[in-house]
Amino acid sequence: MSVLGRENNSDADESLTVRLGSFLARDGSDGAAVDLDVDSPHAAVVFGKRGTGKSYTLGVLAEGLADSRGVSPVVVDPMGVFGGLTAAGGRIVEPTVRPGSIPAAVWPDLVGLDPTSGAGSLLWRTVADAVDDGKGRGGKVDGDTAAGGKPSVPASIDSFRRFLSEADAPDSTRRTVRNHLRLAESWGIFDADAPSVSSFAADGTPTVLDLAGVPETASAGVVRAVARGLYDARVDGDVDRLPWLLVDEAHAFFGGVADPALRTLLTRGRSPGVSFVCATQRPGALPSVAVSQSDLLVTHRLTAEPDVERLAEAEATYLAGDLASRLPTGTGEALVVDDATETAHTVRVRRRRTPHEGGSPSASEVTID
Ligand SMILES: Nc1ncnc2c1ncn2[C@@H]1O[C@H](COP(=O)(O)OP(=O)(O)OP(=O)(O)O)[C@@H](O)[C@H]1O
Repeated sequence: MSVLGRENNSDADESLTVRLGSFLARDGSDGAAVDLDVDSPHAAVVFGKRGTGKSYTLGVLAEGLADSRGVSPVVVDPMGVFGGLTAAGGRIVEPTVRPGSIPAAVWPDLVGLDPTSGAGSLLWRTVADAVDDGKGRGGKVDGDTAAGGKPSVPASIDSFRRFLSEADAPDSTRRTVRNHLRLAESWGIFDADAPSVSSFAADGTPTVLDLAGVPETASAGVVRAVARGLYDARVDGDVDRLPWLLVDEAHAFFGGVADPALRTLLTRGRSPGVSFVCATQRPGALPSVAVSQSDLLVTHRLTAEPDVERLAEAEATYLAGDLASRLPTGTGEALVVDDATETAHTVRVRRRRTPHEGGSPSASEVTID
């Protein structure tokens, strides 16, 4: 058995590795088993064009993490395809976040207001005042109790409305803000009493954040709150386990309100112990930092030019030849580039032991009575 993601391959403790699959020989036969290290934190990317197996591979990783010691997998599931993880003890959550876990400065962008406009800056001020008021009365943004043990009074959309009605602003500006708050409320993701993000990492049970049907901007708000919340929880010493954030369709979350939190995980997440895995069929739509900061790259087949170009950025001095020419073509086959061992291998990803709910619908599979 080989372990990728760590320099020293000897005395591998199986509770601290995840079985990825097996080496794939040139003649298509399976070689030795390949595991990934989950003892240390990692940043990884999983690439592949549609249908090549990247969500499946993310599921393999989540299953393995569910069986590993000292870690907590959290899966961002925009398409609702990770429900099968309940068979590995996973919990499926329709995520809610505390309104105060999104910084006041981000609220205008979140609801589609220009932060420099009258309405945008009024919303910014309103949220800042409501959150400050909550803290003054014992509220803590993402914890359960405030310092001193006072019960928390987390900010709510209602408290934003209260501060809005007292703000010194023209009625028309106030009305615009009120309409945008109503939009945010309609997403159904905000709840002043939402469980703290650190609760997702309290045990080893995989948490699947089911975002199917949630609008993209709202999903980005959730991803921001969760990414930042897991990072802060480790920095503040609120969780013992090492969280692993696995994000499917990750291209959808860069460039929007989740972007700064995801970049923080990529560049600084490993130091407090947060691992981050981005899966996407559009590597070209990820920022370069996603590839340059990743120490593990798992790539299924890619063909589009911008995606293959992003791959070229991962070409390290220890790799001979270009990566694109080494990509395997079969479903579930991947090239794994590992910084720790400075190697690249072709791997056949193992079968899942829990059901995979992705894949394209096919008319030929319909049973007709
Ligand atoms: N390692 C594997 N072993 C066996 N079958 C696999 C493996 N990986 C993928 N498959 C098969 O290929 C199908 C497509 O995989 P998957 O849903 O992961 O594609 P995808 O690359 O995530 O595509 P999409 O972009 O549409 O989500 C799966 O439903 C499964 O049947």
